[in-house]
Amino acid sequence: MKERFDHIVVGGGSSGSVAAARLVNEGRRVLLLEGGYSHRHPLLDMPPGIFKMINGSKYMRYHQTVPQEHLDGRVHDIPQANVLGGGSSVNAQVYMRGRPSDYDEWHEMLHGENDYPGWSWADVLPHFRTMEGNNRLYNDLHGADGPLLVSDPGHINDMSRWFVQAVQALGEPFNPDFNGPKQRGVGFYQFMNRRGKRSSAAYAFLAPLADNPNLVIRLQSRVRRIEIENGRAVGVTYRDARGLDHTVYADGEVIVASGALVTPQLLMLSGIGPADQLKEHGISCIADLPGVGENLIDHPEVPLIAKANGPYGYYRQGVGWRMLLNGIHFRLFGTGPILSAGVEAGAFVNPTDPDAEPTIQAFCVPIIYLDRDTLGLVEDTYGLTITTVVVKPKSRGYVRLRSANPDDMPLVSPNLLKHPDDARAMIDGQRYFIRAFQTSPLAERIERISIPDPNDLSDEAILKHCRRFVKTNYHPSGTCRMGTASDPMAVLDSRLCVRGIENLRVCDLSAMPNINAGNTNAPAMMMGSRCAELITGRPTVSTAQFGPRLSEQGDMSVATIE
Ligand SMILES: Cc1cc2nc3c(=O)[nH]c(=O)nc-3n(C[C@H](O)[C@H](O)[C@H](O)COP(=O)(O)OP(=O)(O)OC[C@H]3O[C@@H](n4cnc5c(N)ncnc54)[C@H](O)[C@@H]3O)c2cc1C
Repeated sequence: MKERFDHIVVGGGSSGSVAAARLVNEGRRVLLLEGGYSHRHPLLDMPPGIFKMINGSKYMRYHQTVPQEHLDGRVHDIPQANVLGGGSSVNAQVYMRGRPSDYDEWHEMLHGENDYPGWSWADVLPHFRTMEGNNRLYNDLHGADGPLLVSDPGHINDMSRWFVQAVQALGEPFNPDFNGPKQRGVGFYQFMNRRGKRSSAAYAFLAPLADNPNLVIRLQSRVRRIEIENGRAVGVTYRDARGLDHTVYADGEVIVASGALVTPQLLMLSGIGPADQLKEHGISCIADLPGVGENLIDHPEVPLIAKANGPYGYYRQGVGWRMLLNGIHFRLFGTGPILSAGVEAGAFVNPTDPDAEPTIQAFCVPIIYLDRDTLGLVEDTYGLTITTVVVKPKSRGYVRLRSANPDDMPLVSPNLLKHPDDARAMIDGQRYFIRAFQTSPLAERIERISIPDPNDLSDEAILKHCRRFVKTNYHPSGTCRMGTASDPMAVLDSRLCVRGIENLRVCDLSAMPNINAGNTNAPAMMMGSRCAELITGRPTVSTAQFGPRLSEQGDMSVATIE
């Protein structure tokens, strides 16, 4: 007998989990298929765990870019989540929405034939606010009762404080709330956790539904194809952990939320995408949508690294006896470095026109952050990394099929910094934050700047450094973007529906017409919520629409996993 649900959600990440939870709270029976593993692991729960995973873990899938010609052929990794909760289970937990103009821009871009696309800041704010359980801020912009627990950093390293003071000395205002009325300034981020425990989409939105039989979650269930009959999505085929294939059916809509690198691949494998590319791989085309996989947008980040002149920062706090001590300290007092995701402070600045909207976001990481690019080049010792990120990049890349085999990762080309305006903004951002290292009270703690070479800060030298070290800020987006009916590259309409196919929506970051200025997890959750709102037709007015809130101390299991 055919197994049927009201809805099938493909991908239990930040957006998919929220969409599923809201639909279940509206009485729908939902199957959530997640390709990755359970989110229940101590390393995922605690904030610094990300550093143990970023370079190799089963909870991540590591996409590799195709050689990037404009970066002298460099190949870099783009890690993506492989776990229930998606990015929200593995990310650095920084809580950021971007700025109102990001969403007003979408609303404008989507006008066309639509009277009211419904993506302005006024439209999306209720989603952010009702979801949010902030423990400091409560006002027109912030909610205090929502299931997503948002808090100030549980621990602040002195390096982070000196960074915040140095940037103030450079003329930037202290900003107590980057999600407040103004984005500009320097300050401490807020995080999606509470008392050292991650508030992922799995914990915040799925766990409270543990006893609700309308939510069925299957892990290690990787969807290989969307089943389409007579132009209508009717179900999906997935492969389980034993390697067996199953086809399941939806009476209502199928919602794809596999992330911006996999969602376009899945559409193409199902016959939705550029006809010529599908033909090349022997896939018959059901809907010729040339925009599928195009318009890949990501935030480029480039590190600045300095060696400290004393034992400052988090160097070696996560290994050996210090790790043990930190663990005991946390158990006994509930405080200490274990409460830090390794980044506490940051800034949004416009180096060339301070009063205009910020062009650069900075993260202050109180260690010398060594990855595949910097390992062996920079001394492994006490120090500080500042990464600069272009918040509104103009570069665009693509995701294409490597083959017609769903087990193959897609070809990914993000083209970071390819657009000259992005390169210009990054050079200005790097030069600005080099000055932070040279400004009191940070300057007194710095022995020397390791990269880039502080003795040659010409545009050419900084650009060379940027090309050598640029990598993803982990925010791939835009690969199945919404657009107007007259836009040939639009994949979705402004209601997140796939053009030319009935019963099929996409609600992850692929749908973004342009990237928001800042981190992308809260926006992904907003999109999942907006998707459920569009399906049910029930406006977002109350925290209760996200279901019961999990006790902050309680059991955080997800019981309905099969
Ligand atoms: C290392 C890292 C650090 C980050 N730090 C931050 C941060 O501090 N703050 C912030 O706001 N954002 C951060 N982000 C970004 C943010 O987490 C993501 O943008 C967000 O989670 C994207 O949500 P999504 O729903 O679009 O995709 P995802 O959350 O990635 O969800 C996609 C889900 O689909 C699953 N899946 C994939 N293919 C299939 C398939 N074929 N079948 C079934 N399931 C499938 C995946 O396993 C995953 O669970 C970070 C991301 C990473 C990776």
